[in-house]
Order: sequence, then structure tokens, then C-alpha cells
Amino acid sequence: MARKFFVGGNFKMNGTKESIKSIVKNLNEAQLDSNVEVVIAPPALYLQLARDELRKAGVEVSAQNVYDKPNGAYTGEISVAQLKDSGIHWTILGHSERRTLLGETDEVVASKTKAAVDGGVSVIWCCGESLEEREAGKTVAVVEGQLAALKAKLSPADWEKIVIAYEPIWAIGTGKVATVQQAQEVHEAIRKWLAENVSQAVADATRILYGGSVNGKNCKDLAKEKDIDGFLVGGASLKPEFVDIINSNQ
Ligand SMILES: O=C(CO)COP(=O)(O)O
Repeated sequence: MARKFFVGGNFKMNGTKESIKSIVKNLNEAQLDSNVEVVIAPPALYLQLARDELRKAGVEVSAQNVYDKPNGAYTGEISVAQLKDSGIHWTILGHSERRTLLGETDEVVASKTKAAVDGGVSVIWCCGESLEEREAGKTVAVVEGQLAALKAKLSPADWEKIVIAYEPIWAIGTGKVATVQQAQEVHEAIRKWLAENVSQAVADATRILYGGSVNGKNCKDLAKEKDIDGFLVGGASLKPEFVDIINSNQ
């Protein structure tokens, strides 16, 4: 079954009104492969701005995080309903920066993912191992543990709203991209896990993105791999080369 190539731009805590307008203008004017689904994830404060400025079919705006409670006394948080109310239908969840810097556990990430999906917001769910875990030969076990915590909270139909992003922590923002083989190996393991633990249909349909120092130069080789269905891009999504990454599967 053909999986539509997917490219996400995670701006993280970067950008100003001016720079985000300029990135969106660049996308509006670019020639983008129409077979690719694109989402850009600016900081929460600029979600509405990005949405208002976007004129491009096939490009959507995503949050970088959402809370799992519907409303109430949760200072600083944003609910799924508030995203929907602002026309935002995607969120990233479980990014390693939130897991490591903000202490989000597998269970918290799973609970937020469930809340998003239940509220009709699709999720780019991130997983990945640290350098220490990779060197100890634990990569697949770590990722499978993260997947198992997610599965515990989801019903089988929920997986339709999930895109998985495999982001080895040691490759994020370091310029140290996983080799094509390293990435493909983990993507294949994730797909196998889905087949064995959820269903063959979900394994066949779920997009698995690679993230970690993807740029305009290394994207084409990675995109050729059979289990790499797109990218989650940090630094390079703020630059004009993001267009080359979007078009890397042509
Ligand atoms: O964390 C990432 C995307 O979510 C990857 O970041 P970089 O592309 O900057 O390495």
C-alpha cells in the first residue's frame, strides 16, 4: 500500500513574526511535489499567524505540544479543543527535547497522544534513543518500549491519526545524521513491531519519518529507503532548503 510521503518542519523555539511570514511566503511561492503532505510547526504564539499566511494546498500547520486535559487550571498549557478552535489539526508530541528537558514520560506522552486523537487532532509522535542507549545496543528495545506505552493508551482505530517520527537523540541538532542503514534498520523494526502488536494494516499504512540533522543534501538518499516515509526537520526547516527536503522523494 502506498504511503503518502510526509515532511514536517519543527521550528522549535525559533522565529519572529517577520521570519515566520518569510518562511511561509517562501512555501507559498515554491514548487512543491503535490504527492507530499507537509506540515509546519511554529511556536504556539505564531500558529495563527502561520495559518493566516499560508496559501498553499497540501501544507498545514501543526502545534509542537498540547495538554491532555480539556480545560481548567493548567497555567501555560493549551488544550486540544483550543487547537481545533484555531483551525490546527496537527500536533507534534513526545519530542525528545520535551522528554529530556521537561520530564515528559512515555505515559504522559501517550496520554497526550490519546487526548489529541480523541479530539480529532492528528499526532506526529516522536521516539528515539540516546547515544548511550545506542552504544549499549538498546536502540530497538528503547523504541519498542516507547511504542508499547503508546499502544497501552490507544485503540486500534486511533493509529490512523498517528505519524511516527524516529529521531535518534544523538542526531538531533548535531549535524550527525544517522546513516541510511541505521535509519532504515530502526524504521523496519518499528514497522515489524506495529505488524506484530497492532495489525498488519496499521503497519502498512503508518508513515514513519526520520528526524535528526536532515538537510537538503542528505535527504534524497534517506528518502529512497523503503521504510522511510518522510522527515521531521528541525534547523533546515527554517531555511530555503526545506523545499528541497519536501521534494526529495521525486
Ligand atoms: O528534532 C528534530 C525535528 O523534530 C530534528 O532537528 P534537526 O533537524 O535540527 O537535527
